Amino acid sequence: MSLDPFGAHFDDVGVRYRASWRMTQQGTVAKEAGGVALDGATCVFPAGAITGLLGRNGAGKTSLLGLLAGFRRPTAGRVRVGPEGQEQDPWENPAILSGVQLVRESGDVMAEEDVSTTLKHYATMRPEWDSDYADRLLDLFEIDVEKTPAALSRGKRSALGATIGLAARAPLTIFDEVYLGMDAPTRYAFYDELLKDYAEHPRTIILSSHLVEESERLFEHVVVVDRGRVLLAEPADDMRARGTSLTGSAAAVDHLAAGHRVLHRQELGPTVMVTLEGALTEREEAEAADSGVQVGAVPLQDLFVHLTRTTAPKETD
Ligand SMILES: Nc1ncnc2c1ncn2[C@@H]1O[C@H](COP(=O)(O)OP(=O)(O)OP(=O)(O)O)[C@@H](O)[C@H]1O
Repeated sequence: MSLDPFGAHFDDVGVRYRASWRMTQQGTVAKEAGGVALDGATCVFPAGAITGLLGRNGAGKTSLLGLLAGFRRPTAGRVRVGPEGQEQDPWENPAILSGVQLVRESGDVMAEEDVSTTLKHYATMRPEWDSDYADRLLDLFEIDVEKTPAALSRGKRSALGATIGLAARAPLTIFDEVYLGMDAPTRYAFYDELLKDYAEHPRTIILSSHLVEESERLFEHVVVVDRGRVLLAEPADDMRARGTSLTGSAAAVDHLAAGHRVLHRQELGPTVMVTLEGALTEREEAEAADSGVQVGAVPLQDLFVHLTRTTAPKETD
């Protein structure tokens, strides 16, 4: 039996961190500034879809995902998670949280025990855990289960996180930048595996990223956050339709682009490529065809950069 996919609803959600104190390596006490991580965030992560959660460094992605996994409560607004029509507050709610698997780059593993001990732990925690599938993924990613997670390379630790996230088959599966430590072949193996297993075992998947280019093919839906606010939450194709790319001779492209807002312009010898906001009219499309200008979709990465460019990040890491 597999559980129905969980959706997640954010209504006017705020997260404000209080100032705190921490011990420095020199043994002195330092004050950690508080601040607003989310402010009036309203969006839906649809049940049974793969959603890309996009945002620059410090935008609020991890804070938002921590709410779904019950790590903290919002300081304002309401978060609800669960099967469609039965969403509940996840906070201290075991019925909901047993169906939410958040995979973070930090791992959430037993660092001092061998990998197989961590896997046994997840097998008891996650009702839908598939041990055979976990074994296949461990082979695919060449992870030695007799090592401790601390003895694995950073990339192998990320792959262990991916293994846990996939084999848990949780109705809400969240990957928070989990693939950052992986090399390119491993990341592509992870993306392929995710799509294959999602097709066979439908569930809700959220992938947070600021590396949009290579993961955008996975997204059916996108949520873009910027400085704690939701800039947009919509099907990925609607976001793609927010822009048009034109490639051709400079004269023809610039003529078509006149009257449109140009988001980006690039010259490649005699060829010019521009990204416009919005779509061409039918007349302009005919004109483009006549003048040999290629009209195409805009990669999500370009739109993401454009949408979030006007504001400087609060901080970088
Ligand atoms: N424990 C904390 N105490 C104080 N401020 C925090 C804490 N955690 C996050 N913040 C602040 O909240 C804001 C959002 O951080 P968050 O980690 O949610 O962003 P993010 O989008 O996941 O960033 P990144 O892509 O860099 O991981 C940042 O300004 C950050 O400094």
